[in-house]
Amino acid sequence: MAMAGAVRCWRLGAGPSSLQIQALSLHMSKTAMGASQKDFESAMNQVKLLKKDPGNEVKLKLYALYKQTTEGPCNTPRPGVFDLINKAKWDAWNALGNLPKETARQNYVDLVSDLSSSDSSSQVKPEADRKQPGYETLVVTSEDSITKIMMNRPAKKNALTVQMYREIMLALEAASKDDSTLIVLTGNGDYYSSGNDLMNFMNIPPGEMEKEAKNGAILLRDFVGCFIDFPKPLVAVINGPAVGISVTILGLFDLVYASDRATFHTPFTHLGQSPEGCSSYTFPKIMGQAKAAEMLMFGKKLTAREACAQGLVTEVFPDSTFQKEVWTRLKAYSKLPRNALHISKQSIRNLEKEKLHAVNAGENSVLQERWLSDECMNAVVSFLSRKAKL
Ligand SMILES: CCCCC/C=C/CC(=O)SCCNC(=O)CCNC(=O)[C@H](O)C(C)(C)COP(=O)(O)OP(=O)(O)OC[C@H]1O[C@@H](n2cnc3c(N)ncnc32)[C@H](O)[C@@H]1OP(=O)(O)O
Repeated sequence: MAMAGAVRCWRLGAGPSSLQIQALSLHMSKTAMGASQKDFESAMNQVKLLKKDPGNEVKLKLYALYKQTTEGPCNTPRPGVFDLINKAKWDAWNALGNLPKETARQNYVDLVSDLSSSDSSSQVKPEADRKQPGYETLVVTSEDSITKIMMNRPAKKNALTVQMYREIMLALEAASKDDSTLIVLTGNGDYYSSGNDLMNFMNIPPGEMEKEAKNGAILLRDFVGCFIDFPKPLVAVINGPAVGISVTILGLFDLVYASDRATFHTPFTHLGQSPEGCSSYTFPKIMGQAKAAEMLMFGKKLTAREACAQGLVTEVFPDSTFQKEVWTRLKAYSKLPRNALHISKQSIRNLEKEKLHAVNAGENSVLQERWLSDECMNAVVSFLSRKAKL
């Protein structure tokens, strides 16, 4: 809503200390002797420096006080019923009745002083300060109503250790309760994720195999369950190749943005394993039976453009502009009405929740058996001995 004079623009400007100083000096002048014309002009300039948009209700109040101060009571005809913006502005001004110009000026200065104080205290902190503590395998940050969960084992291609599964679940749990609008999962480095860390299958004492397979299936059930039940929009920002479980759970995301460098690979049969992440249900639904079979059964690796053509990926961006384009898009989406967005997500998901949990349970009990198979053990040993052969 554009409001001439009083609230013309909200742009980046003075740093926090200068904002605080100006807010303080405005506050001191108003309490001492009432706001002067100079205070009023200074407040008008101050409004232009606010970093945070104060919202339409406050802008209307500022507009009304500005008009009352500069022109006195409203005596122009009320705009027509379809001229919604001018009618709202007129109503706000008219509501001030015969408020004296000096009082309106004082109220304007007071309001700007309050806005400046809260604006300076809510200014964006540097990245290091925004980083949430307590995670070893992730970097979790919140900014612009977006919580970003970044897998952070770049040297291991963001392979998912048991600790990482647990930390992702904790981060999702926290994000479901924070004041964010969107949640993003992404990877640090050249890979999005190389899937399950194959070391998870190693160093298990011989007598403990069955117990460990059972524990693994429980962990996987809970991990995938978090994605099924997650109440807010989930966005995958696929910065590079994705393998295994990092691909299959994409069927549970709401948006999947990929760099054109990304690939999508689910080599389950090669590893003696079977699909998880509800992909045995979501992939045929997304891309049709034949294409899903080629990926999940025969391990066909898709390029980002192929994955987009098959509906697994929402949109592909050139790698050179990937981060910039995606984050601009997400920042715009994060300003959408939060409750409406969350309710829409939940309405869509609720139709499928029961089915997805049943699929998750079924996939995990099959996998629990697979992990004990020779086919699986041989594939893991073959991967781990690969370097020794070189
Ligand atoms: C609780 C249990 C839940 C189980 C859920 C089940 C999920 C199923 C899956 O996710 S199946 C998919 C499993 N993933 C893979 O099979 C991928 C294995 N990795 C590779 O094939 C390759 O590493 C690569 C293609 C991802 C990358 O190859 P590249 O040659 O570019 O790089 P390196 O191989 O040298 O990798 C760098 C270091 O990272 C280690 N690493 C990479 N991925 C994994 C992995 N998934 N598990 C364990 N380690 C991995 C790799 O060993 C190198 O380590 P090093 O530097 O110490 O040598």
